[in-house]
Amino acid sequence: MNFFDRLADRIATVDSVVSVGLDPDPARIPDHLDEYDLPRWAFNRRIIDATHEHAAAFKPNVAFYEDPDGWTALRETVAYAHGKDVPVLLDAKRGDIGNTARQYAELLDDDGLGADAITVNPYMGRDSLEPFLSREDKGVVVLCRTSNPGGADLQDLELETGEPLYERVAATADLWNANDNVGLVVGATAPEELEAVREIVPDIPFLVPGVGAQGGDAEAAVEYGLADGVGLVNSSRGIIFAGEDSEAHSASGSRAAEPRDQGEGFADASGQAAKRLKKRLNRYR
Ligand SMILES: O=c1ccn([C@@H]2O[C@H](COP(=O)(O)O)[C@@H](O)[C@H]2O)c(=O)[nH]1
Repeated sequence: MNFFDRLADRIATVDSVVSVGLDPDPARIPDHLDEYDLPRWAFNRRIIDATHEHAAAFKPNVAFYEDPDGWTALRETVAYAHGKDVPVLLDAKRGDIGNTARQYAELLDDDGLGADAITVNPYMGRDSLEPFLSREDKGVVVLCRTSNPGGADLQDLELETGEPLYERVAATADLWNANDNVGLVVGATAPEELEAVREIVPDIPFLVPGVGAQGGDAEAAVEYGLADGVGLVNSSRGIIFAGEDSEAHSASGSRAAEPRDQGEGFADASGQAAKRLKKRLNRYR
C-alpha cells in the first residue's frame, strides 16, 4: 500500500495530523535514563508509549542517532513505533549521486531501518532521488521551503521566470510524482510560502515542521499543509521535552548549566503536549 494511503488511514484512526519528532538530544534526556545501555532508546520508548495515541507519525531525525549506539536506538525505535501501528518518517535529508543514493535508499528496506518515508534534498536533481522515488510503497518528502531563518537565502531566490526557487522545486517534485509517493517539506514559519506552494501542487501532502519550538503558524500549517486531509504537522522539542522546567532552558532550547532529573513525569508531559497539539490542529481541519 502507498505510504500516503497508509498515512490517511492512520490520520483517520487517531483523528490527528500530529507528527511527533523523536530528536533525543543526549544533553536533554532525563538523568535517570543514563543507567540504561541505550538512554535514547529508553527515552524514545517512553515517549512513544505516552504519545502514540495522538501520533499520525513519528519523525526521528537521524542527526540524533549517527553513532553505533544511536543506530541501534533508532532501529529499536522504528520497530517499536511500528508495533504501535504508527508510520515512521525518517528525517534524513538525503541526496547524492546515483550509486551513493542507492546505498542511502537501503535505509528504507526492512534489513536497513524499515522506515516508511524519508526526507530528501532535491538540490542534486532527479537522478539523485531516483532510488527513493522508485520505491513505490515508501514516501519521499522533498525539501521545498524549509522552516529555518536561512531557508530564504537560496530557496527564495528569484529565477529568470520570476518565480522563487522553492516554487520551482514544488512544480518539479510534482513531475517526479509518477508513483504518488512524493510529499514536500514546507515550514510553518513561512505561512505565505505555504499558501503559494499549496496553489502550485493542490494534491501533494506536506510535512510542515516549525510549530512549537520554532513558533510557526499552526493554522496555516493545517490550512495549507493538508491535501485532501492528508499531511503532517511536526513538533519535536515542544512535545518530547514538554516536561522540562521552561526556566531551566534558554529560548534557544539549549540545556541550562545544572541538569535536572524530571523522573518519569517527562513522558506524561509529552503525552499531554501531543494531545494539546492534536486538539489545536483539529480546530483548523
Ligand atoms: O524545514 C525544516 C525541515 C526539517 N526540520 C526538522 O524538524 C524538526 C523540528 O524540531 P522542533 O524541535 O519542533 O523545532 C527537527 O528535526 C528539524 O531538523 C525543520 O525544523 N525544518
